[in-house]
Amino acid sequence: MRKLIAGNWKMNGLVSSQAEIEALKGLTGSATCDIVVCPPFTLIDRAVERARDSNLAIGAQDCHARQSGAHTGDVSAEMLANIGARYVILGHSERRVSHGEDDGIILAKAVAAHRAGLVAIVCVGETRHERDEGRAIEVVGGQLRESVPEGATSANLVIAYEPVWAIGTGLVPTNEQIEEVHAAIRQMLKERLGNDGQSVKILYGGSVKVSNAEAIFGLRNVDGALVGGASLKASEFAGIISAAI
Ligand SMILES: O=C(CO)COP(=O)(O)O
Repeated sequence: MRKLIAGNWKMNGLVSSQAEIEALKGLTGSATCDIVVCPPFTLIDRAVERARDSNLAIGAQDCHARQSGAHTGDVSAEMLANIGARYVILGHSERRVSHGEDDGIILAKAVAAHRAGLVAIVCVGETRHERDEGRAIEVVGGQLRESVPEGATSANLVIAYEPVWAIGTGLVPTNEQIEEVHAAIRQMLKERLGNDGQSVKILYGGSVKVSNAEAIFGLRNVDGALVGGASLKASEFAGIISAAI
């Protein structure tokens, strides 16, 4: 399957950071994988302009479930699609924790993303405590069941497995642990979405770096990565992308 490498800039980036998109274009012109950059809302418009006529797609890090209305401070999926975003990250653990987002909210947002024609990158993953209790697959399975819309397809859904304890910590699960969870996610997607579940991309996220990318991309059922810190510098992100080719 063609790999997908997505960068989540989180709450980083000023107008001057457009230079990273420009540099990334130059560094990844011949890449044979799909590449997505998800800057903060404030930079999406500019990033879309910068990425025009390149193989970079631009995404957002969240959206509201409603199309419009009295929701101060929120941004709808339709607004994102309207300015040229093609992807939206949903259910990131940083939003689950700090904004109290539960699976029901994430499901509603994924439905909204699909209504607007966006690809939803739905994040799932267990905490350290849940892994230590041997419940990683059970937790991820529950999140998937509750937050993936019926009728989602490989054209509008990507799953990112991001163990909470691996995000920004430098800790990475063993290859066996990653393979085990990705295989379980693949099985659940097939059960839920039928044959098309076979083609939904499953990304790994959590402390992906140039030094570990190639080994992770070589694992079965790993179709790419969702990269945080290492996506902020074009040269570093391009190094990860080249490991996926
Ligand atoms: O949260 C992440 C991507 O969404 C992963 O972050 P890091 O790559 O910085 O660990």
